[in-house]
Amino acid sequence: MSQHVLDQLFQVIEGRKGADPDSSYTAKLFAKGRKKIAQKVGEEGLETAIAAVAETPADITAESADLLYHLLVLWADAGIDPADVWAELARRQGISGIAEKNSRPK
Ligand SMILES: N=c1c2ncn([C@@H]3O[C@H](COP(=O)(O)OP(=O)(O)OP(=O)(O)O)[C@@H](O)[C@H]3O)c2ncn1[C@@H]1O[C@H](COP(=O)(O)O)[C@@H](O)[C@H]1O
Repeated sequence: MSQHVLDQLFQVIEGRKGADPDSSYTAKLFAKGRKKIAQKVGEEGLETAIAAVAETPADITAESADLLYHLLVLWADAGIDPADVWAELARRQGISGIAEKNSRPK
């Protein structure tokens, strides 16, 4: 099976660790550190939400791509393997979000 675009992008992002911040935006984010990366994830999430209520489908698509890119940078910085996120999503398949919430300890 061909590799998912998010896995391909994650490899590119990993390869930017230690690269020149003047020629790579990803390297610039790594150089600025976790707080800056987390801030960008928050900003892009908010921009996606705003696009969802006030902008066009093309804007939602573009903001979603920005959000996913910055989330992958966050995972790379935090040592999170995307495969673990995919596995967690797969584990949840078939479990209703409402049933899961109701099963939590009160
Ligand atoms: N997918 C992306 C991607 N999406 C968004 N961005 C960048 O994210 C930035 C977001 O813009 P903003 O205005 O919010 O941020 P900013 O004003 O530049 O930053 P701050 O002032 O907030 O620090 C822009 O510079 C975009 O170009 C991305 N930069 C890189 N990629 C991918 O990462 C690969 C490697 O990129 P480099 O590391 O730059 O070589 C690229 O080939 C792409 O595949």
